Amino acid sequence: MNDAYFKEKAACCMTEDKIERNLFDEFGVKRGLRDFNGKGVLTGLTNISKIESSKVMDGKSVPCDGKLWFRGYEINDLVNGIGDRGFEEVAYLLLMGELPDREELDAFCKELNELRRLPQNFTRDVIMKAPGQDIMNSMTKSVLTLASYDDRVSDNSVENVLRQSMSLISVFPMLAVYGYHAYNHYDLGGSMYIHRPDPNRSTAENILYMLRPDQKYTELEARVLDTALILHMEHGGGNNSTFTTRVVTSSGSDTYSVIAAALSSLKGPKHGGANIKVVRMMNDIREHVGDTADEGEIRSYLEKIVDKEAFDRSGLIYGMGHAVYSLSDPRAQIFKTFVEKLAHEKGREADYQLYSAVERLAPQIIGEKRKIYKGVSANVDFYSGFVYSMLDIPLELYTPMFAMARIVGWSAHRIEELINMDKIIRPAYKSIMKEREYVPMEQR
Ligand SMILES: CC(=O)SCCNC(=O)CCNC(=O)[C@H](O)C(C)(C)COP(=O)(O)OP(=O)(O)OC[C@H]1O[C@@H](n2cnc3c(N)ncnc32)[C@H](O)[C@@H]1OP(=O)(O)O
Ligand SMILES: O=C([O-])CC(=O)C(=O)O
Repeated sequence: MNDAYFKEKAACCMTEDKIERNLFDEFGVKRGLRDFNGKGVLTGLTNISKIESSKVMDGKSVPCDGKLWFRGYEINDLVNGIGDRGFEEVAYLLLMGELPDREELDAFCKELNELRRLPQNFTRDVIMKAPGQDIMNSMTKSVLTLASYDDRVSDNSVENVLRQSMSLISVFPMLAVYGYHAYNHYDLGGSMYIHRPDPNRSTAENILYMLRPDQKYTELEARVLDTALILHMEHGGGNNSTFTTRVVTSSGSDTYSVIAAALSSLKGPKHGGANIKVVRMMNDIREHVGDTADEGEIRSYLEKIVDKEAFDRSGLIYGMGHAVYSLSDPRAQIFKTFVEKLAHEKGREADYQLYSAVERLAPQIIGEKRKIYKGVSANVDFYSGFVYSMLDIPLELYTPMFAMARIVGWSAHRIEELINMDKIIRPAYKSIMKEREYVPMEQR
């Protein structure tokens, strides 16, 4: 590979592809499909969830604490109200639109358990082939390969898409956990163990059961994981991976291709991939800040991160900020309520103090150094990685955990798109290109 070639040609791309910022304003282009104050361009209607981040007072929109509803039910009420199969209960709600009664929940769990199996030798022939640290890529590969085992792959009837969706929801924990075990064995030299899921356990329990060598977990651990999954399940039609789901669905593509595209979107560090980044950033802070109890030292280091002088030099404090929320993300608030308790039980109080300090300081620093219209606060991913680390879940599985939950939201949105929209999503790009006469090779 000739590095110099790519360096030189990248410089060409930088020059040829550069579009002056002022042109976006001149042509009224909403960068990131967002207004100048960060509000998303209205692109659809949905009945699946609702997000509130501002209120109208005296005719003016003012930021407020974030609120989230799934199918009409507030997230706090769901988290507090659900039983020991919370993931299944909320998945049913999101997919079917109503809370299940006991009989409906039992039948739903039975279906999920029956669907929780992979084709023969799939683990050996697909998941263990070319394993790698990026489990999201491994899952995407597996999802696309599963398409070739489905006789009705391209049948986009609601009935068939629901079957395909429930099947993928069921096997996602296996694709992720086995993908990790393959990586742990082949790349990290660890022992290989593939535990089959137990049909009598919930999704959250099965994740821990398949992941741990001794298959053991406590009730509290399963409950915490179940709650974490619910918090990640759904977030409107506009988030990057759900919008991707909508866009690819609108072209008439099949369920496997749509979910592969959604996974590819989710893994980005500005979206679901942020949970891995948060934990890496916290480790980096611990490494570089002499006294992590000294807020002054933490502040200076966070300033360096925002100034692109430290950590991954992206200028981002991961786990902070949100495209919609301003003052608070209700899911981060819920996480925080049990993070403190869990940290105390696991002897991780010092880590908890550091997280709390970053949560307090980061919005001030980002506010000082960036143009913030709506305010910045901790998002769902700020505490999630910390929670997973306390459950001894390996770092490589943090974004896959998000995917195991969000696939429910993607599926609900895919079905809503199929039922209501028969128009391909196709926004416009204003061309600023100049036409040119073709120049024959000898004259260039
Ligand atoms: C599940 C989820 O997807 S939740 C989000 C997970 N992502 C992260 O935690 C990554 C860190 N956060 C971010 O990158 C952003 O806050 C996003 C992508 C989530 C939202 O981005 P936006 O909607 O553009 O945020 P917003 O409009 O509030 O940003 C305003 C300014 O603040 C900056 N800003 C926002 N969040 C941060 C942050 N965490 N660190 C540093 N600067 C930030 C933006 O870069 C922007 O500055 P600019 O105009 O100079 O480019
Ligand atoms: O809504 C967004 O932009 C990001 C997202 O998916 C979430 O917060 O869960």
